[in-house]
Amino acid sequence: MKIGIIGPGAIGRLLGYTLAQGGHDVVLICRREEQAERFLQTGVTYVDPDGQEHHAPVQAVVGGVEELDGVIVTVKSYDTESAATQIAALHTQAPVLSLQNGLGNAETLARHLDPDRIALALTTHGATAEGETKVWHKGRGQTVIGSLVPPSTAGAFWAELLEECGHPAALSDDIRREVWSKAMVNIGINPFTAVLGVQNGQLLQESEILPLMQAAVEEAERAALAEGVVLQGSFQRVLDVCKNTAENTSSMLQDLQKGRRTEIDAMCGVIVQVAEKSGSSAPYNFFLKKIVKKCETKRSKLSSLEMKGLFDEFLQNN
Ligand SMILES: NC(=O)C1=CN([C@@H]2O[C@H](COP(=O)(O)OP(=O)(O)OC[C@H]3O[C@@H](n4cnc5c(N)ncnc54)[C@H](OP(=O)(O)O)[C@@H]3O)[C@@H](O)[C@H]2O)C=CC1
Ligand SMILES: CC(C)(CO)C(=O)C(=O)O
Repeated sequence: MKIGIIGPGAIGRLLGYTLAQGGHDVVLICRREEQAERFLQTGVTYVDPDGQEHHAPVQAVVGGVEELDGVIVTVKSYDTESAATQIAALHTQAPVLSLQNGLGNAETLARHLDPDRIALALTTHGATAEGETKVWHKGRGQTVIGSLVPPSTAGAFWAELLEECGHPAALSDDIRREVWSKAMVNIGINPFTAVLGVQNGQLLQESEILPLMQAAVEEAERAALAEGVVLQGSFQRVLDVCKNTAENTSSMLQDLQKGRRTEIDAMCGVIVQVAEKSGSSAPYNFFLKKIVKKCETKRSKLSSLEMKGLFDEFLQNN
């Protein structure tokens, strides 16, 4: 099959390598000419979790490509709109898979594309991009896939394709719930690690911060409920993930360390919007969004006492 991947960063390269190894024609859809040229010259370089380097040839283009059998979206959540517009212009009705974190990606894609074509995936694999064409597969994990609108066959199409290529993917009949559930974990961990500049496990030692994490997650659970998604026990899952990924530098902290924009809008930002839409408010998530945005521009970190102090001040004045 001929599969296009829009967003050839860490996850796009990981999937590109996996599908190419499985015998498929992979077309990486880039937004920079120089990157497309590098992929054409060298293919994708994949470094496995044991540090062994492998190569796979790929095609690469900037802009349009004809006759695709499927399209995978692996851009950051703030680029989903531009990816969706590009896919809509491809004049194909092929299935589309979003493998992204955050809330709102599916809704953005569905504004431009037939929802029956869309499947969503979540993964706990860890990948880091290096240079223009290399990806380090840092940790093996699990992938779950489901159709945005069951009983469409989009989810099964992608789960079977990846499975055949040696990337096991469980099929979910309620992927929307999985997306919200993962967002709870991201909301409970990412902004706090980012602002404090600590690894995930360190949050368990931060007695000033743990109640704020809990309040933000419970507020987000209420927003999920307003959207018809019933979630329970999310904060306990946050604590479990902190323990199980204790040495991880969260993606949001990595983004800040590299001076890049974060995905805070697709996490706390969506919670604030959903709360407002349902006539309520989400002050904890509002504050987290505001403070992470500040860190994006100022590139500074806070101590837990400073963060707690700012939180208290904010809550008193709002
Ligand atoms: N990395 C990981 O381990 C995991 C990531 N995720 C999620 O997967 C998603 C992707 O993450 P990740 O791969 O790490 O991100 P990266 O930043 O490494 O990759 C995103 C890529 O998208 C490209 N891009 C953006 N807009 C377009 C466009 N319109 N056309 C073509 N390319 C475009 C960027 O190009 P440019 O280089 O020009 O900026 C960049 O190469 C995120 O939502 C993330 O949260 C989920 C689980 C694990
Ligand atoms: C689960 C967690 C918090 C692991 O680091 C993650 O998904 C991220 O860093 O974005």
